[in-house]
Amino acid sequence: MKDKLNIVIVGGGSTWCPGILKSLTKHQDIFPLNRVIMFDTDAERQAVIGEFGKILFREEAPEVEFDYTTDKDVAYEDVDFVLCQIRTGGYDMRSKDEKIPLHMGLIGQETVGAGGMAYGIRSMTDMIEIVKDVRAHSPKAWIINYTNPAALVAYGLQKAFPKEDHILNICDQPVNLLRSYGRLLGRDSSEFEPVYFGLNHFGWFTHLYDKDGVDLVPTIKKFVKENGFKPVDAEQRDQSWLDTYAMVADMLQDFPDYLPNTYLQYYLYPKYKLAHLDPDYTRSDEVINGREKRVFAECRRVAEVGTAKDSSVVQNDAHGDMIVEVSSAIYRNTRQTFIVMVKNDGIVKDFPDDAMVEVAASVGVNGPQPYAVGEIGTFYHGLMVNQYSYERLAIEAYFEHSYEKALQALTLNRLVNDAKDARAILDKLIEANKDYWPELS
Ligand SMILES: NC(=O)c1ccc[n+]([C@@H]2O[C@H](COP(=O)([O-])OP(=O)(O)OC[C@H]3O[C@@H](n4cnc5c(N)ncnc54)[C@H](O)[C@@H]3O)[C@@H](O)[C@H]2O)c1
Ligand SMILES: O=P(O)(O)OC[C@H]1O[C@H](O[C@H]2[C@H](O)[C@@H](O)[C@@H](O)O[C@@H]2CO)[C@H](O)[C@@H](O)[C@@H]1O
Ligand SMILES: [Mn+2]
Repeated sequence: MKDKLNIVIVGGGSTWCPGILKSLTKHQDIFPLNRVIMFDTDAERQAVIGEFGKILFREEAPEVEFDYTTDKDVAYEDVDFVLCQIRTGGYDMRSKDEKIPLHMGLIGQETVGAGGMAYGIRSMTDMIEIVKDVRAHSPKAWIINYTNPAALVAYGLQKAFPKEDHILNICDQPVNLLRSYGRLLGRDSSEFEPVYFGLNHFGWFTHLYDKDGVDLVPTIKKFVKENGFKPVDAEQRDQSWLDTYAMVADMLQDFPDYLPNTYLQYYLYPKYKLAHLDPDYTRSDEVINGREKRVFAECRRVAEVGTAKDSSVVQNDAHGDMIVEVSSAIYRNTRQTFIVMVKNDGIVKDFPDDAMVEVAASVGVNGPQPYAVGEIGTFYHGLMVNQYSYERLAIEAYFEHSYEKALQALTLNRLVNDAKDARAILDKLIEANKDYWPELS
């Protein structure tokens, strides 16, 4: 590997991009940089973050070449790591993913339920194009992907590029949960060794060992049952995220085996969530009126005053830190443990080999080497088989342009379930996504 790396951030106009830029400047000791380029299809949106980036790099890492572009040939040439997080259709389409199902009395969300399927099918065409474009310029670059719904994207990319061994799909929710456990225990979460299994946004911590090999899960469970649960950055969170974390106490009350991923709230308590969600003001509205406004206003302010020294644009470092630390572990072959998505291939017993499971893995120069999970209980196995089957059918619907498979996928989805509801919502999603989905027949 080179002494200094060339990086491209795909989705340079993302609200999470400033956090990645900041993390890149701060981790140069473990991830040395020669060049950082941002790439986005929306020039105007990206320019705001790009101008912030210019100032940040001038102040924090002046030796690094920094720029932003909408030209693929410039972005992808001679690149070592591609850090990817795009949103096909933007927040307008996210809003539809949430509101169309809710108006029918069903849960829809960025990565969950019928909305999650709509977004997954939208993401696939762009993600496949990105991989092909990268490979045309940089055959060996590592592609580290955050793009959601990561479960569907990971499964779809594996089907589209079965020989690829340099794509790694990641999610920052497990690491945020680890940091949140660290906060409640008053301990440094970077010392924790997690044991985790599931699908993306659909998993559980079974153990969490400290440096002395003591499992902290029983203490965390007891604490959460008695005191509730808050995210590590509770003071900066919108109400919907505080409500989400609070549901972990309910999940532990009903299913005390393991510590659940927060997204399981939708699958386990759909009636409760439906009763507490407003179909006319959803998470996308919160983001549009909150994080998006704040990030873009702050980047514009930095550009105006000409310094990023006192900038508060990044409120939670976990997202930026994870993608940079995973990349560094590959570059330096550190074999640190991260929770990432990998092909099952026997990790979870009696589970399909081609499923993209989310588990703890040691990450080094050859990518993730997952730790075995083995047998899981009937309840968890049943939930996962159902979810995997939905994911697989949704992706097959995309590749085969199959209405029938899309209908099967939605009917299997725990948050739809009824075949007549599935057909009605599928027809609405087809109409709403006509500029993005392949024609299903
Ligand atoms: N895996 C995770 O845990 C995790 C965590 C946070 C965010 N995300 C994902 O990251 C993505 C970005 O989220 P956001 O809220 O910042 O969205 P955003 O809309 O603010 O940013 C997405 C950017 O991607 C750009 N884009 C769209 N299509 C593109 C393409 N084909 N090529 C290049 N750029 C393209 C858009 O123009 C936009 O600037 C989403 O998919 C989100 O779900 C994932
Ligand atoms: O609703 P959003 O856009 O705020 O977030 C959706 C994402 O939620 C998870 O990300 C967490 C993330 O784990 C954490 O780093 C932190 O900064 O907050 C995010 C939520 O605000 C989830 O893992 C992602 O997949 C979602 O896109
Ligand atoms: Mn995630």
